[in-house]
Amino acid sequence: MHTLALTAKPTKAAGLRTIRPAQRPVGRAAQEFSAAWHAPAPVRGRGALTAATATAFLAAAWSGARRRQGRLGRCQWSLTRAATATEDAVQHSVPVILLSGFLGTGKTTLLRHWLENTTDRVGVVVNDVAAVNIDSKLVQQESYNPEGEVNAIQLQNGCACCSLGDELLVNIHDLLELAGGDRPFSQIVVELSGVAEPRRVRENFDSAIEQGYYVVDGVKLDKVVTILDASTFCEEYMEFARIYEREDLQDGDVGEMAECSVVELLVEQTEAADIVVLNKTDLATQDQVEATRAVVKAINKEATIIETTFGKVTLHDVLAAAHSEVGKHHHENGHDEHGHEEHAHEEHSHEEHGHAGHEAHAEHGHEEAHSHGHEEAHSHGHEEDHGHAHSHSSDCSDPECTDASHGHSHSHAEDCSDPDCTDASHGHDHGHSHSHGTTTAEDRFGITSFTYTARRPLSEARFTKALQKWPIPKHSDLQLTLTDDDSSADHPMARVIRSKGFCWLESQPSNRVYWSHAGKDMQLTYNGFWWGAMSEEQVKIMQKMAAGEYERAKREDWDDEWGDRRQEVVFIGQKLDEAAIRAWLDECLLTDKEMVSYKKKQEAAAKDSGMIMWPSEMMAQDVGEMTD
Ligand SMILES: Nc1nc2c(ncn2[C@@H]2O[C@H](COP(=O)(O)OP(=O)(O)OP(=O)(O)O)[C@@H](O)[C@H]2O)c(=O)[nH]1
Repeated sequence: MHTLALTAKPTKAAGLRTIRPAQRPVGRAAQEFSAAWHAPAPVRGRGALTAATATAFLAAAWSGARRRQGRLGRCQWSLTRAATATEDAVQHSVPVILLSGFLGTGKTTLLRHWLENTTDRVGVVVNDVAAVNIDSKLVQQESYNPEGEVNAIQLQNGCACCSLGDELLVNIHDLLELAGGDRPFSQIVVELSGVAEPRRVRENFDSAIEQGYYVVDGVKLDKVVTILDASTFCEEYMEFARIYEREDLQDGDVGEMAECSVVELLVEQTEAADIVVLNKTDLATQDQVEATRAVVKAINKEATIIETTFGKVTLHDVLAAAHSEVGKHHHENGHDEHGHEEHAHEEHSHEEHGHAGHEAHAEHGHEEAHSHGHEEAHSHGHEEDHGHAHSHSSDCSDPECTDASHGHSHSHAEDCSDPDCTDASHGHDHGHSHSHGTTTAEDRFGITSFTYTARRPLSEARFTKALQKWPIPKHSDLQLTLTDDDSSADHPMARVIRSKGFCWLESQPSNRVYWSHAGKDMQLTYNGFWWGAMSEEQVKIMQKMAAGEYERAKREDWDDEWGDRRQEVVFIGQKLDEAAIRAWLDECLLTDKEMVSYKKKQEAAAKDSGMIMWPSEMMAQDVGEMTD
């Protein structure tokens, strides 16, 4: 008999329900991660950059990055429709917060913390690099929405462009239209993919507002929050320093963009930030934290810096910190800047914050804080209602250009003009094709992704052995023995920057396991139950907590034999050896012979127990209440 453990209550505060761009309800779930995130002891000695040396080479390095940036054709667009929005309307619009940060720095962790610790209604747009939007599934799983309000939307197709073009704006517009409920959003948070460039997104936003493009009616871009991994940031900069020290790479076309691409993205994401969250301070030495602060200051003097572990700072505190900095800017510099509104958050924080104080900057250089250049811009033709199309391209400089072949097509169903239509078959799905040339993560940064899927469990013995050969620290809540005895530097996972997804382990037939690896750290944690492992009665009970999520799983993740039990892990990295990674995991799957006995065991267990046990008293009480 297999006993399942739900160790956390569903989150009610978030009140989140997620929809797809196609406007079909996707549902929500009530399960939270069943185990507290495992916080390993600080790792010392990684990243040799010190605060004293950081600033000196950065100034030079950053100018090198700017030179390269100038050489790159970038995706930019503007809109030709006559302005209709007044400044007044913009001021009363819902503030949009862009949450940026490199792969695996902790964006989803921070977002989940924000949602769990607010009673405000926060809208969410989730984007992810890979075709499978794992982040969105995580956000949905921890959401709970008794009122049936739509609070979240996910960008489809794993769009990894630098700016997301118009797709993001259209999705925010859709979210506002479909939101329902009586309460307006206090903010809309957009979790950008790890390779997105917030400056480009900001430029698109500003451009759309300036032009009075209807999709930005009712919203305004408020803040860019960039989250950095304090334990690896400096190490990435050391890579940059090595390139900088090579004179042959300074002039002319470097050509090896992929070699310094991670740094370039980090710089761009840091520069665009109003607030920088230094996360993972538990994994960083004091020197690393100080050096990271020095680097951030060198890149972006104006940003407010907040330190956290596991993103434990509320959205309210983040915004308050930025606003107090803005007050300081006003006072010291006499600037009338940004036009921030105060946000009313009476009850915002439900737990202690594990973060240090907010950085107050003595120097406030306002030069080149956020450039909103509209060079390279060109036009987009927009028809009202559902029939409009946009196009743009990185290298098109014709302001009158409406040539769809220049890169980005974005089409709405032509045959539906009902603004209240929720029929997905009417094609509200914002199908788009990207041929941005230098603007995709793959072309610009050499970063690609693929999703490993399988419908068999992983053998615990072989999986454990395989993990041992992967030379990075690994942590597990599953009582697996994970030592690094046999590790090899040529491991196919060495080029993987980020991997994440859901695993099905032989030894955990009913528990969904979440695999999360970012840079130099890997964790396996419990992530609730597989729907496919529940009895009918249990499914009914769980559906009351997570209405819609079961239907979503049936629609998207289902297999006739095993339900939603599966391997679904996204791998993101530079110059990935996909075949080798697939082979590495295939080796761990149960063989045909092993599957026969596994099936027998599962059938016997199902007969034996009949129903999954609810081991926690707290959960038993919750389930009891729901069945009354
Ligand atoms: N030790 C430690 N781990 C953390 C911290 N914050 C997040 N993590 C872990 O880092 C991993 C990545 O976190 P996510 O929140 O998924 O990162 P992300 O930026 O959303 O990742 P992508 O969307 O894939 O770019 C997860 O395993 C988290 O549990 C932290 O402060 N300390």
